[in-house]
Amino acid sequence: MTIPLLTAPPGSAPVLRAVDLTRSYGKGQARFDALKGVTLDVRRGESLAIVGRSGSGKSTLMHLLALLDRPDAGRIEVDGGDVSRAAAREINTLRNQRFGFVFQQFFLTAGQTVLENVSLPLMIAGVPPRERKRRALATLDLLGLADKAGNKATDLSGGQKQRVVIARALVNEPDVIFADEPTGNLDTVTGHQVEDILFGLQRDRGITLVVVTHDEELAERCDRRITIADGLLVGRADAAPSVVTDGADR
Ligand SMILES: Nc1ncnc2c1ncn2[C@@H]1O[C@H](COP(=O)(O)OP(=O)(O)OP(=O)(O)O)[C@@H](O)[C@H]1O
Repeated sequence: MTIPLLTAPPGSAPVLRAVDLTRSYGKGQARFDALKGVTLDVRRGESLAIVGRSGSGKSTLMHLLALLDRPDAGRIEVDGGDVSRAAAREINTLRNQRFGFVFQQFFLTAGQTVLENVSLPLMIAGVPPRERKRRALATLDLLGLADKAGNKATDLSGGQKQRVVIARALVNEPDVIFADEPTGNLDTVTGHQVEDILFGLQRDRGITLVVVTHDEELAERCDRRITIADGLLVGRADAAPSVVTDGADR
């Protein structure tokens, strides 16, 4: 299906652009300004770490970039196309076709099998059952989980669950994977395996990775990092040498 929102040919614009995003929660005296004007490009094929203290606004920013939430002001562009005023239906289609999600809490559906969980994005996209099964099994195979296809999603180890989540994120062949503390619930060894899978997907398939993390080692592995503090972008750095600018290009 063609997405009418995409106005620029792929490659000519950053895959994602955020311009002066603001987002507050609550009203009146209870209002909290979680993002106070963040401008940022996500380059096609890069891995970008979003770091900062707890409560600084990282997840809020990621949710806006991933079109899971709308900003109060500012805009998001996908491939140069402004999606700010797009209808919810268009946004849902765009998200389903272009983005995959890997969250710390897994968000697997407990009563369903591994295969059903991985098939979900394909079901949403309207892929017919037989094709759904074929693609879901192929993706599980890629992640070494083909033999677990019939298991209940809850009957797995933490590392296996996160691999199922990655399979679900991958099954629609997304351009961007958003990962929010993807290794937060895993032991160190399993966490490294999951990281290796994610960076392998970036390297081998050109998938853009946007990673929210407190894990310094994981952030170090990314091509670039941005730091959020009190709802503002305060620094950004490329992997090496580690030079931090003071929000100069905001
Ligand atoms: N639904 C909400 N209602 C009210 N306040 C919220 C809501 N969601 C987030 N906040 C507040 O907005 C601020 C930013 O939250 P956010 O989840 O983006 O932070 P974070 O940097 O991802 O934190 P953490 O690292 O702890 O996950 C926090 O102070 C948080 O309490």
